[in-house]
Amino acid sequence: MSCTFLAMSLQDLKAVNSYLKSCFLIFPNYNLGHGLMEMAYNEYINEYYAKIGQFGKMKSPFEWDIVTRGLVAMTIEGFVGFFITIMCQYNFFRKPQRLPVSNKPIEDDDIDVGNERRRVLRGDADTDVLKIQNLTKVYKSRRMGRILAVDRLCTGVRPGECFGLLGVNGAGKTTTFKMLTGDESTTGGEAFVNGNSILKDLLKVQQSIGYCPQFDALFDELTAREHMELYTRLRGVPWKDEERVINWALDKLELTKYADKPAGTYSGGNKRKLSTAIALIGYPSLIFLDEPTTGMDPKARRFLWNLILDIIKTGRSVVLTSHRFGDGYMITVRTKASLYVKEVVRFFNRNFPEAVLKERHHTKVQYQLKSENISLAQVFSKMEQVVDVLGIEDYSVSQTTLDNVFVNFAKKQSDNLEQQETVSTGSVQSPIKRILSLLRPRGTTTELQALTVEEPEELESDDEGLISFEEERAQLSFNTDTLC
Ligand SMILES: Nc1ncnc2c1ncn2[C@@H]1O[C@H](COP(=O)(O)OP(=O)(O)OP(=O)(O)O)[C@@H](O)[C@H]1O
Repeated sequence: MSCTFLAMSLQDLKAVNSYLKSCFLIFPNYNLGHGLMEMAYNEYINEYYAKIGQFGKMKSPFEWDIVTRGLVAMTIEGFVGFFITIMCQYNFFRKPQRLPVSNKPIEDDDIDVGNERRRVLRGDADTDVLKIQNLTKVYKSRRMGRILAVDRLCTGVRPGECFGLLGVNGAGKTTTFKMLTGDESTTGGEAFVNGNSILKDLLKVQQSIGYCPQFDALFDELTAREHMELYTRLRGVPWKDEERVINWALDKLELTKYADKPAGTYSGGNKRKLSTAIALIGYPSLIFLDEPTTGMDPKARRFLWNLILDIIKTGRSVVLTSHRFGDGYMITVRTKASLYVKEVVRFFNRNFPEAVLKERHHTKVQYQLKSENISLAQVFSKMEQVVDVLGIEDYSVSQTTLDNVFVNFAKKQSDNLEQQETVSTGSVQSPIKRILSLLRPRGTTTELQALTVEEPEELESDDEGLISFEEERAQLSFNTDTLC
């Protein structure tokens, strides 16, 4: 705009000015700025002509050269931009590459994962709310080449089930969600939501799902109520029900107090709550929650788990990823010398008989303890009494997280892999193969059991220098009580 303004004032550059003005018409912000400037200038000149009585020379602001040209250009650009967006949405310019996927069993699958794969491929998961069959995603990147983000994922989620998707960073959890919601194309495989294919009936799929993405997709300037209004309309909630639905969602997520404040001013936890509320709009039968508890305080987390319980009680299903999960503590103790470790183990066996030994290095032991048995204050009180007596260098108490569960599981798996590698030469393993899933309600089990373990009575001193983990078969299971 400055170029055209400067060029306008110089006689020799008039042609350049006119040429630039035509070229810059493709920029909507130029049209807006230039149009406003021309209008103001025209108004000023009109005032002058009015004062000297030359009314015939006055120009309307809507003359072609003043604002109409810019308005027409912006209208055309709006339509063109809209069509380009639609074409991109439907992959008109670049058809996503599809690859055939083998139905053969994957050799190094975990037992549960292998069983689930067979169940899905047999067709036993056909009535599930969500059926994922060999879903595969390969990203192509100029710098990194081909990245296998999701490798032949097979699983089913039944009605009224809360399914946990667990994996290390980069395992492909978010990519899986993105493929299921239609954000990303699939490279291979297929998935069905309520029997509708994500490849053929994406619109129907999108109508049945709610999605809380990993990073809040919120508008800082809009309030929670305005967000709700936007999404109730996008989801086709009838006008007469709109207010009731909005108030229900705000109330359900305890956001009523902040309903009329801009989302940009919310804490991280309240932003996650708002994103979750948006995912609930329209009563979807399947809800994806990608790290819903990030940034939430313990009370809000507990509240969210209760909410998930309410959701699955209504027969709807939830698929979630979360790093925070357990309802216990991890107590890590580091001793001044390895000879004290035995004493620490004795102390735990005597004072915390229900504690589960998770790890033992030569000067470090880690125990998992359920929080319902003991309060945090009692843990600290008991530990403080023996810090000096047991030669404890330092200790920490933290909440059990899904990470702890995963790390234990991954360690167990890597041990198994190492054993297998001695038999067969190493084949490349995709990260998704390490996804731990299958968090299902089972019988009357009431706790999240990362690994079931026979607690050793006493550890021999010749264990020093070794890392010891639980020896029982690794299993992840919970029922709905775990969540609250
Ligand atoms: N747009 C992209 N282009 C190229 N590679 C990608 C793209 N998105 C993800 N990836 C790669 O795909 C793999 C899986 O990523 P994804 O984000 O799905 O993992 P994740 O399990 O959700 O991890 P996190 O918990 O850190 O989000 C990673 O190796 C990542 O680098």
